[in-house]
Amino acid sequence: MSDATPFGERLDAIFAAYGKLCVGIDPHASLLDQWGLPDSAEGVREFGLRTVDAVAGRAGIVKPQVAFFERHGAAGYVALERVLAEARDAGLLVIADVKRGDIGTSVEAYGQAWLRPGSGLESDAMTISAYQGLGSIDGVLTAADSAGKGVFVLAATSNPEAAAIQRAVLQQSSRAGNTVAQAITAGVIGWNQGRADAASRPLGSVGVVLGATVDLRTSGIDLDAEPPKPGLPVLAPGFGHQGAELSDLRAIYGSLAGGVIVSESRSILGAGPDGLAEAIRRRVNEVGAASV
Ligand SMILES: O=c1ccn([C@@H]2O[C@H](COP(=O)(O)O)[C@@H](O)[C@H]2O)c(=O)[nH]1
Repeated sequence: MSDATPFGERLDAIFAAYGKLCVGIDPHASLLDQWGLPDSAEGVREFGLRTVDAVAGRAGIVKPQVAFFERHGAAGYVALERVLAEARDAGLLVIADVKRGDIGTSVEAYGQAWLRPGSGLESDAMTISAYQGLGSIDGVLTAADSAGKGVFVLAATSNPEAAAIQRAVLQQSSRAGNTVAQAITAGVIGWNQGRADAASRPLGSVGVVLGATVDLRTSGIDLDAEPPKPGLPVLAPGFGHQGAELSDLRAIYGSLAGGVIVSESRSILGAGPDGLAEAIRRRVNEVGAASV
């Protein structure tokens, strides 16, 4: 499958081949120490490469947390470029967790950094924030779609302090009365449905971040409606270290469960370095049993 194939189709193929586990690449200082690696650019590069090696052939998706590479400045970015390239060469789908957002022209430049084919930081998808309005991300969504790339828009994030803002109710716009999280989710579903060949796509190329620790109904997300067509990719952090249980996956996500990508970092990386491959193998099976 070529890189220009829509991201949603590539994600669907990965789901079929490897299931729905995404392994986060988060080289926390404590994990580097546990793995016997220095807290330096070399350390995060080695951590990332060993993780890629353990994931390849066992699971299909990785999510490097860019903050942990950025801690090491320019050398950290060089390390990250190497990890991204090795992951993509190994056939893994790479979601860069960068959470960028700004006025439209600037967010488009972020899109060029992370999603433009040939860029040093090229990834398959990136996370972005629509805090400056859904219109501010239009340009990056269009550019991503033409390059076969994906975008995940923060909607209801897994951290408890997010609810006060993300459950706030809109006063203006065509979505007045919706919560922020609901309006973003509806906007993304609508964007996917507006693509020319939307009806024939299994999954849209734009998804949302809906944390597994969140009561999504209280956030205004409709979990009882028919699943959208194309399906909505849902990047779901919050399982594992943050406390959400895989056995609750269907209850947490309701009719959106089919598009859920279970993203875990510390709960898996903590088994490394020696037990990492086995931890991934085991979690892939557990996610498979819990998913729809
Ligand atoms: O709502 C969100 C969005 C992103 N994250 C990121 O996911 C991982 C979670 O790591 P764990 O070790 O599995 O808790 C981390 O990189 C976060 O920045 C999130 O947690 N919640």
